[in-house]
Amino acid sequence: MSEASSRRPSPAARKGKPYRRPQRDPVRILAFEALRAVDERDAYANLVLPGLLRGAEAEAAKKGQEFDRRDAALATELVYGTLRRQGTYDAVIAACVDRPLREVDPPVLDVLALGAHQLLGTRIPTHAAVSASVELARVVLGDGRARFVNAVLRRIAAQDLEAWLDQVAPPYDEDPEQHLAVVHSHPRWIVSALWDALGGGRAGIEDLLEADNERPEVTLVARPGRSSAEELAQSLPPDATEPGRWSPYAVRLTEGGDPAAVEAVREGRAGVQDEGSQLVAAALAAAPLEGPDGRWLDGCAGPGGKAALLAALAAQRGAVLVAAEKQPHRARLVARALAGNPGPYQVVVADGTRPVWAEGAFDRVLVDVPCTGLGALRRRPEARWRRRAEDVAGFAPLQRGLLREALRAVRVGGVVGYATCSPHPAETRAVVTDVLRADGVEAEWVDARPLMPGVPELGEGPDVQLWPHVHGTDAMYLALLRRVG
Ligand SMILES: C[S@@+](CC[C@H](N)C(=O)[O-])C[C@H]1O[C@@H](n2cnc3c(N)ncnc32)[C@H](O)[C@@H]1O
Repeated sequence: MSEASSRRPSPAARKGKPYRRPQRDPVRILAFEALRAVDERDAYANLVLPGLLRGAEAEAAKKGQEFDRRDAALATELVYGTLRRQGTYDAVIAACVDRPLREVDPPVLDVLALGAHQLLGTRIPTHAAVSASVELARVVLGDGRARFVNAVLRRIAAQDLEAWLDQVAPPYDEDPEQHLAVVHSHPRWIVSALWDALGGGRAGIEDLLEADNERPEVTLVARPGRSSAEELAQSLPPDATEPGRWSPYAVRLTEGGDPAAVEAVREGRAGVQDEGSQLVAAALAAAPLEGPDGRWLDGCAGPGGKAALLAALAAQRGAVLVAAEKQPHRARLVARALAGNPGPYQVVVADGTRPVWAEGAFDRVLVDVPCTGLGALRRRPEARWRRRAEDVAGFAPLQRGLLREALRAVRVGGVVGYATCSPHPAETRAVVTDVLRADGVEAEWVDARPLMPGVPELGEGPDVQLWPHVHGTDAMYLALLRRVG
């Protein structure tokens, strides 16, 4: 089907069928605008959506109409679902057009992908999915290209997702990675890297890839000394929360909802934080230590989630937390996250690879280093399509530099936590073993597994790797090291 042929007037138009204005559906228009922002301006869906939703509400109110919670939920699901499943939908769309996808205009592709998601990834009835997409195309692309959209979507609607996957994905036995890439909508290099990190057979990697395609629960952290998980849960409707699976500070918002509406979150006594991140901060704080324990450092603190939990735990022991962050605007976020902490803390704008602090100045140090984020793909639906395999090597010198300086910053006998939200072996254990092997301060591994009590399947140690499909957390990695010389 070519776009050009679809520009010919339809027989009805030639006979003079009266023109009908396209129907403006604010939900689909909003979803389209979000996809364009992600595509054109490299926007993050989770940052761009709230503004668009507020705009749609205001627009509806001006017209005396309502853009309600259900509209917002549908728009959000259309955007997130389309972005997550983009790899699968692109393969299906490619089978329905007569040219390479790179030659189809990006706005047309966005409308097609939104339509494909409604047809193959939601319970929206076929006729409604097609007609809503065609009306959207009429509004945002014009009548000519709307006819092209109509023809392509009708082809897509001819089969269900399973039949399409049989057609467009290579058989597993012939090419397992490409099969999984198409079926579970991940770039092939990410399938390969995650599989290397996870090990095992087909079932595990399929579960992991599917977990990346699910909407993560919103989890709150009750900052110790300022609130507790029980108090937080009691402040919310009884059926809206579940206790954390692993962290004693966690409360899961089972109904979703807006965390900013929670009073304790507004007051900074609680925050939004994945349980994996809570476990990492708590494990560093719990690592056994002999001698003084009064000075803690978070060397990569922005935006401040782990720093806020560490500062609260430090306050309970009369310790001070120094939270360092290279980017001034992110340091401001750290300052906001720490405001109201009951104990002493300091936020500094500093480059952790060129420290402004003296060697051996701290008893505990966390470096939660910049990384590819392959462990948090659930949260950033567009991230998997933006990352490149080369990015892994790009982070390597910084990750090594930050760990090296963290080991210098801690006193002999003190503990360093090296964390990433990526399970990629080149960002996790390879960094630690390289730094330990190089000349510099001497350090030994501390077994991190007993410091996450009750959490199963943490690996063979001494480091730990969490997994979305096993633990319901981001795929956080933690290595604990004690400086010995
Ligand atoms: C993975 S994030 C840390 C997340 C944080 N620990 C939390 O839980 O909210 C890494 C942070 O390190 C910062 N960063 C990057 N290079 C740095 C450097 N050389 N020194 C200090 N911070 C750096 C980034 O700006 C980013 O805010």
